[in-house]
Amino acid sequence: MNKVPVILISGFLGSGKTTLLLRLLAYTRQIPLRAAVLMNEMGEVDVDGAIISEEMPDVTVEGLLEGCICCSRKSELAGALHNLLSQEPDLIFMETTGVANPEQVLEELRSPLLANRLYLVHSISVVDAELFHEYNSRFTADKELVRTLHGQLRTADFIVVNKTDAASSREVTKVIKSIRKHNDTAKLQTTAYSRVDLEPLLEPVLAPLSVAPKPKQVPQPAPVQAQPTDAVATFIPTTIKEIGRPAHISRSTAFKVISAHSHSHDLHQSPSFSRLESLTLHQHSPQQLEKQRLENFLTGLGSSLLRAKGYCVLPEEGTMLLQFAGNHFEWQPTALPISQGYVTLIGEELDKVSIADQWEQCFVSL
Ligand SMILES: Nc1nc2c(ncn2[C@@H]2O[C@H](COP(=O)(O)OP(=O)(O)OP(=O)(O)O)[C@@H](O)[C@H]2O)c(=O)[nH]1
Repeated sequence: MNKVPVILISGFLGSGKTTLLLRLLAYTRQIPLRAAVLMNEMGEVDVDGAIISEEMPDVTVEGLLEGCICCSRKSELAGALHNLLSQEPDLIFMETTGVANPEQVLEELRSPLLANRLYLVHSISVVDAELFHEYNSRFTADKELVRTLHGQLRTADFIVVNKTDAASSREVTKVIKSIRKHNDTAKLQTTAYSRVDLEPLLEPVLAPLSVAPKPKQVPQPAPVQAQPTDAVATFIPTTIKEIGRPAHISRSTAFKVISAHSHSHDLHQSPSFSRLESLTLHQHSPQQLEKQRLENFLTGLGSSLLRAKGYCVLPEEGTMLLQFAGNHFEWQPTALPISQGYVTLIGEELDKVSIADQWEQCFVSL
């Protein structure tokens, strides 16, 4: 039986992993190769999986949610990969959560059960050039997280220094110098919006299949850009399954907190992070969410909030994909049939009571 190539994508929260994955999927679709995706999310809802379903509806996405495939979800990794293998893909992409340590994932891929069916082509690490040093100094006290951040660099054979548009060239040089202390052999490319040279990256996948590289002009997915506030979402009838509040979340539940500790299934497996937690806020119709109030609420959480993403149903704009990373907001219209919006927050020492209260304040009273 032919082994299926795997490309692992890791990197801290908001660094640009999904942006890179979308580019890789656009490239492989052109060849064409049948790609499948294992998406690991810290939150209870698969936001990144939904983004991929919208951009690449033909790609099979297997989601492992509410924990990391390096620790609390590790025991489910083999099963999820076997589900994907049953679809007979030419290539599997795995995107870890931003706080997953790829060292543990690679160890799992080397286990006989998986090593007989898969082989690793690349371990890619995406680094946020703007926030790399800030995160490193901020998390020095969190031993697990430091080990994870270093693991993301150590295991990579290809490092993408992304978000160079948001960092000075002096900062980018410093980031590269710091990266090289952990890994001085990986190929490294600096870029913005994860625009890396895809052809050499995929060459080891194409060569054994005797497939020619893609034509030079591949339509790349447009990077998500901030939308003007009067942007109107277009709704396209689609067969994509409805993505909204998961059935198991009751309407009265304002949110559910997920942390490494509460979800560690394997007590002998140390978590890849300790102080970070994730919670998902749900929008209950007919409440009307006000965009500006939501932005004020999220920025008001200050440095305790590291990342937010989700889909919001807005009274004027329609349904929008919200991305908040590195203090930057991006709103993008979506055609996904989202029935009820949700926003996943990932942060440190999140004050749940206050957050629940502030979330309620984001709605216009009817
Ligand atoms: N300014 C800027 N924004 C970027 C760049 N690359 C990605 N982004 C934006 O950063 C946000 C996060 O990007 P993602 O690709 O979702 O990052 P991720 O690593 O998958 O994030 P997690 O879901 O937290 O793991 C999105 O709003 C992107 O559009 C870049 O090079 N520059």
